[in-house]
Amino acid sequence: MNILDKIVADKRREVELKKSLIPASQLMQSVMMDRETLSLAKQLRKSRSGIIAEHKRRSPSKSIINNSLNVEDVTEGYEQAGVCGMSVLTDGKYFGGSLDDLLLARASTNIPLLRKEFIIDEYQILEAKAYGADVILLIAAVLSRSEIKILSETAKALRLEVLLEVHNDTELEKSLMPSLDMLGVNNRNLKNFEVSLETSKLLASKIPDDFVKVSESGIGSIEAIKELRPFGFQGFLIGENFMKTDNPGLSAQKFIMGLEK
Ligand SMILES: O=C(O)c1ccccc1NCC(=O)[C@H](O)[C@H](O)COP(=O)(O)O
Repeated sequence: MNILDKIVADKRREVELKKSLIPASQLMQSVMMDRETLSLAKQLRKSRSGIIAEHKRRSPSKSIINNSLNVEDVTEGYEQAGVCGMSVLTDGKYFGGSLDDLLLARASTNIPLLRKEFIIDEYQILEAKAYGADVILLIAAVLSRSEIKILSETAKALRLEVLLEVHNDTELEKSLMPSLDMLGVNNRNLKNFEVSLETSKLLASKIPDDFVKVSESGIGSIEAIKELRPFGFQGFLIGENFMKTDNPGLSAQKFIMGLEK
């Protein structure tokens, strides 16, 4: 079993256990259900930098990245840096994240927040809304077309935006539908962790212009963004490059200043 299959198998069990304790009807009662959501897609369209900065403590590919910071400080730092939005990993077992991280990030900022999670069930979308997300991620590698349709339409009904992530032609071709807002190309192969920016460049022209294009993973320099922009990318999701430093907000700020020069 590859790591992605293992993550998803664990996730299915986790979601069923959670459902047995906190029913969906209870999540629906959260005060956050009525919260006006913020649009990441709009921010990316009008931004000069397009940076989506991630809160990421560890990962299956890199083990520990940074375990010594609190999410509130990271969030405030990213906001001050002028990022377009923030991605918060909520998986516990493989990334050391939690829904509490999302909630604390929400309490600390008014920038759009993406719940970065392996979403396989509508229940997780209710959680995303209840804990303050504006955007959810759907990963084409682990979902069928009909699952993408149901999950993205559920998100839209809750006024959440949807970032659909693909890694190859087949995933892209099966996934295109109007209930998506942003199309992300993951430069990392989630089955073997190989990273190449060429993946974004190869898929870019196949993504219709109606979707905001986001390049994800393995972006470690301003030059990389300058290389990707001519292919139509308006969003750049960066995790490790900021989180591996003592002050991710300051790193993001320097990065953005470099881009705006
Ligand atoms: O990052 C991983 O090792 C990973 C492994 C398996 C599934 C997902 C994984 N990452 C999730 C992400 O999408 C990245 O955290 C995100 O794109 C930022 O990537 P990076 O800038 O390379 O930290």
